[in-house]
Amino acid sequence: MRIGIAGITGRVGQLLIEEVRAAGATVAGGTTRAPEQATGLAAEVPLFTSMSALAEKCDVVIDFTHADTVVSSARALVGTGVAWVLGTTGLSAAQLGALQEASGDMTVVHAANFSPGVTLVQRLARMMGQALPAETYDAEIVEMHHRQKVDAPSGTALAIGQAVALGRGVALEDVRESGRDGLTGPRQTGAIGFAALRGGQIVGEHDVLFTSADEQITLSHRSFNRRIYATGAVRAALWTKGREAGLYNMEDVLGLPPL
Ligand SMILES: NC(=O)C1=CN([C@@H]2O[C@H](COP(=O)(O)OP(=O)(O)OC[C@H]3O[C@@H](n4cnc5c(N)ncnc54)[C@H](OP(=O)(O)O)[C@@H]3O)[C@@H](O)[C@H]2O)C=CC1
Ligand SMILES: O=C(O)C1=N[C@H](C(=O)O)C[C@H](O)C1
Repeated sequence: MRIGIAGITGRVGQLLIEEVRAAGATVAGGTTRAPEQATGLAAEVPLFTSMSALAEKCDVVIDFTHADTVVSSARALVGTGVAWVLGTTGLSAAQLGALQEASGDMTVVHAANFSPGVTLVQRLARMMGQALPAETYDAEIVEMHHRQKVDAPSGTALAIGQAVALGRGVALEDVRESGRDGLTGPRQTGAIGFAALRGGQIVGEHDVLFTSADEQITLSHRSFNRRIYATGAVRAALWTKGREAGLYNMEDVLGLPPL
């Protein structure tokens, strides 16, 4: 399989080069906005400045870049027959809409977190949302990441929040409470709260807390190394082979039974 890497100079992009090769696939090339600054890399893999040029060389693109690229990448990939494994977070409603539309014509795997462990945390969070009444159990999600991260709350925190909301049969937008500050008033019953911490080089930490007057249950996940994202994304890329058009997630890739 020929795999292209969008964002090949990035923190995850660089690990993807190693993990694609370790999986026995070929790195068909990568995108960067500044190939002249990546001369070492250019000696190793073909570099392109556009998604269209990369798409001509591969069967699947793994994309860890920036939310601003999503709409143009969707346009570039539709109709090419290339599958898209997208890890980028911080997508707006319009960008998510472009992804959804593109998936009518192509195979897309989108996950805010390609770690199998986080995928299971999402599943457990949904089950807890279903089992623990919102009137009694306050759900709060706390995440911490490195100082370079540009979006908050993290895509993973939002995906976990979506899972809790799904379990509770509510829309996350209707119950989300982010970044409390000042005279906020008491906590709203049924709210799903988010707190985002930033510092140093923390790879990724997520805690989901369900707290009642009588007990507290916490689900905790710690990523020790970004490689877990790269291996998960490569696994998703290999899984796309022969898959029909549609929007898939990491639960599909892991083959978890539907809830
Ligand atoms: N789903 C998952 O499992 C994970 C998702 N992520 C997400 O993946 C994305 C990338 O993360 P990470 O590798 O840490 O980020 P980096 O900033 O290290 O890498 C992103 C790369 O994207 C390229 N890029 C292309 N367009 C833009 C743009 N408009 N603005 C900024 N950069 C751009 C840059 O390369 P150049 O300058 O060469 O063009 C950059 O090197 C983030 O959204 C992050 O949240 C991160 C880890 C795991
Ligand atoms: O930017 C990161 O680093 C990460 N981003 C993803 C997110 O926003 O959830 C996944 C992981 O937490 C690391």
